[in-house]
This record gives sequence, structure tokens and C-alpha cells, in this order.
Amino acid sequence: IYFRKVGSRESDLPPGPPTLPIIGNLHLFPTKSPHFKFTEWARIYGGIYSLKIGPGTVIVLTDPNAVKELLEKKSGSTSDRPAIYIVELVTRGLHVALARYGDTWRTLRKTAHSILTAQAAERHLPIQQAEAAQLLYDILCTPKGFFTHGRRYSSSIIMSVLYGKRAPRYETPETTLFFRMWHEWTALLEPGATPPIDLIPLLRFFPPWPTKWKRAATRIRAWQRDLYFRFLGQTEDRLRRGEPNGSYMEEVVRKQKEFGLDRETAAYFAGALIEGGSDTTSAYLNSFILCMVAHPTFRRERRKKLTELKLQIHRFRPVAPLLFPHAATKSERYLNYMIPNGSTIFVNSWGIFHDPDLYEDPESFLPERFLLTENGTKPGLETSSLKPTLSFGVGRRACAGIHVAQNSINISVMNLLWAFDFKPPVDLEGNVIEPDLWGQGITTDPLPFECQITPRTREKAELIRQEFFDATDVFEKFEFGLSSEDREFVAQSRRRSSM
Ligand code: HEM
Repeated sequence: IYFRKVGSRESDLPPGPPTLPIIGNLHLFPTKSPHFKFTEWARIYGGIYSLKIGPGTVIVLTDPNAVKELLEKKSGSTSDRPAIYIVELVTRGLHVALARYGDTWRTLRKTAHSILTAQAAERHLPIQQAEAAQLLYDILCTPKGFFTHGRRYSSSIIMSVLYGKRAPRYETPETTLFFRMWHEWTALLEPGATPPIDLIPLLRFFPPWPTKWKRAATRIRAWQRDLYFRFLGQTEDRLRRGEPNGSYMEEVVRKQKEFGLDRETAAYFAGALIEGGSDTTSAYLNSFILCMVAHPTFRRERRKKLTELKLQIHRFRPVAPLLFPHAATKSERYLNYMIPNGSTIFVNSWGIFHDPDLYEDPESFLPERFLLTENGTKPGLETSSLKPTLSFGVGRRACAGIHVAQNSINISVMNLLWAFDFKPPVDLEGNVIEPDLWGQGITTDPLPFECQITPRTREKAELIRQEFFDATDVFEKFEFGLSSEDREFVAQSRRRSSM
């Protein structure tokens, strides 16, 4: 009788697609970009529905009221992360964004707050402004490389904040290795990319042979440890030599006991912040450029509509279309439904932001919609549950780096609009070449695409050079311990910008 029941939907669960015995909805679970399928199902089964994965339950929320009630008001019971086997293999519970809801997570999150609160974030503005000056200069000199210039920008900021050590070029070996690691890692983290979470007890023993993703997990763990302990080791060496650079990780190393972190946890603490702070911001920037290329007419009134534009990019291409999965540590009820203890909860922010009941013509870009209502929703709707910061998450697990991220976005978007014109690439017949859209992973980073980026005037090009050169003083504080190749690169680009 037990086995007949496994996989079938309990009567008090939210509705969902029909199940099969034992496996439930496992055979239907999408293996790529699950937010698209989750959104299709939301249009059929509603703003709250369930999927059965073997004996386990997945709840998908595509309704701002349900998100508010379950993840904000009941955040005491919905702030866990699911036990994901691949996460366990790679991070052994030490990754702040993926850690279970417990003491380790609390210690890591508290340690992060010292550098990430709104007030603390203001201290990072000088390096963010300097890095934005380099972003503009890089795009001016090599516009075709814009895709990796954005990555360098975001990664260099968080490295400077943590280790006081910037990445002067994408080709800096540590930066290249980091992004290589990250792209394999995020693809593996995408829900559905590896065997499902609720079959974990079986997975420890089965399959006993090394699968493709188990080998990938071993490789990613090795890369992460190489990078994260290398950065920490450099900091420890500096302190031993009595040559501190005043970075936050020096404080963490000095006060390790007070912070409650051992060496292993300290290395992963910083590593997880580099991960959280790098490709998220650059995915946003690349989506921004993609939208500017696809909607050149928007530029005419760009300065007036900056806030609307920024919100619109978050709506149109939310960086994390399913946020990161939450999990329940206590059974809760919503409407007449049961949300069982242990269930995985996805917030389908993509589905919310593309809901035709909420937004007029949701598949169109239209930043103007944010001039009509605060949320950009149809006039006259009651949408107080819809948080303008939904794309940064909800409840106790919401993005810890939101202030640093918003400052990075504000500074770079404003500067890029001021400096450049963006045009789509054209083929030999003059037809616009459509870009391929999505890569694989938990973030909606567009795949590299081509476009034409040109300075708006000659005076602006001159100013970009000047600003980059003038940022030298700020940069120099973060340029200790660079490799000889990086030193040479820095010297050359400064010489070029001063000519
Ligand atoms: C455009 C930029 C960014 C976006 C859209 C973004 C979005 C998100 C989202 C959706 C989550 C999961 C929220 C949830 O589960 O409810 C998250 C978590 C997190 N983010 Fe961000 N993020 C960005 C930038 C950053 C930056 C710059 C940092 C660090 C400097 C950062 C650090 C974190 C951390 C530590 C967590 C884990 C929170 C936890 O589980 O306790 N993020 N972010």
C-alpha cells in the first residue's frame, strides 16, 4: 500500500499535473530553463500548485500574495534551503546562499552583514565608481568584448571589497578560472539538471559509478578550493609579513574566533560572496545591453526614465527567474492547502513578472509601464504584495548583497547610457542578427551576442579616457600582489589613456 501511495498527490496539497505511481511528476520535470515550464503550469493550475517528486513535494508560487504570506510572514518556517545532493558534494554545507537554515548559515550571514548593509555599502562607492570608469574605458577600447568587461567589473568590485585586491583584466588567470568554474557550477545548480532533490537518500549509493555530473562536482570543488584558499592564503601571508591592506578578510582572519569561523569556513564565506556578487550583476548588465540593442528608440528619453528602465530590466529579464529554492521546516497552511514540512518552495518570479493578468503585454519591454503605476502593473490592480525588489528574493534568505548590487547597477547603467549608443549587428544584407538568448544555469545570463557600441560624441570618448586615468589613485590601493603580466597590462592601459 505504501508503494502505491508514493508519488501520488495528497488530497490537501495544492493542485498540479497528474502523477504516476512512485515517481509522481518526476518524468515531467523540465531539465532546462524550468521557469518556462513552471510558468506554463501556473497558467493551468494557478498561482500555487504542487509537483510530486517521488515521496517529496515541490510547491511553486506564481502569486505575489502567496509569496508574501508564506515566505515573508511565515519566514520562520520557510527559510531553509532544500538538501541538494550536488550542493552537498561541492560545498559540504559551507555556502551561505545554499546552506541549510541553521547555525552555520547564521554565522556566515552575520559575517557578511558587516560589509553589505546599506550603510556599509556606501564605503565601497569609490572603488565601484573607479571600476565603472574602467568598464567604460574597456568598452571604448574593445567594444566587442563588452560581455566579459561587465563580468570583470562586477567580480573586481566584490574582490576589492573582500580582499582589497582587484582584477584589472578578465584574462587575470584567477578571474578566468573563477568564471570557468562558475559557469559549470551554475549549470549544475539549475533545478532539473541533476537528479532530483527528493531522491537523495538513494543517490548516495546509486548510481555507484561516476556519472558526468559527479565528475563535474569533483572538478568544481577542486577549482573552488584552489581559488578560495589561494585568496585566503595571500591574506594570511600579508598579515604575517606585517603588510596589511586594510581589507575585510584581514579582519575575518584576525578575529576568526570572535566571528566563529574556522579556516575552512572563512575561505568558503568569501568564495560564496564572490559567486553571489559576480555573475548576477554582470547578467543584469548584459541583459540591459541586450534590451538597449533591441529597443534603440527608448534611448531618446533615457535620462528621465532611468528608474523605470532599471526596474523594467529586473521585470523583463529577472536575474534569478526562480530565485533560489526555499524549503519548509514546519508544515504551514495557505488558503485551504497544506505546505508540508520538508517541501521545496520555488518562487517563480519569471512567471509573476510575465503574468498577463498583472502586466499589460508582459512580453514587451515597455519601461513606460513604470510611469503608470509603481509596480508597472495594470492601473487599478491591488498589488501591494508585489515587492519592487522581488528579483532580489524574499524573507530571511533574500539577497544579502542587494545594496552593493544596486549601487553597482546604478553607477554603471547611468554611465553606459551617458556614454554610448547601442545598435544591433547587421548581416551583409543589412538584416538585424537576432541573438541566442539563454545560457544554462540559475541565472538568466544571455548567451554572448554581438552588437555595435559606439561613443555618443568625441568629447565623451575623451572624458571616458580622462576619468579612467583619474581613477588611478583609487585603483592603486587595490593593486598589491598583481602578477607581472597584470602589472604590465595596468601600466600600458594607463599610458594609453593619458595620451
Ligand atoms: C543584480 C544583482 C543581484 C541579484 C539580482 C541577486 C539576486 C539574489 C537572489 C534572487 C537571491 C536568493 C533570494 C532568495 O532565496 O529568496 C540572492 C541571494 C544572495 N545574494 Fe544576491 N543578487 C545580486 C547580487 C549580489 C551581490 C553583489 C552579492 C554580494 C556582494 C550577493 C550576495 C547574496 C548572498 C550572500 C545571498 C544568499 C542569501 C541567503 O541565502 O541567506 N548578491 N541574491
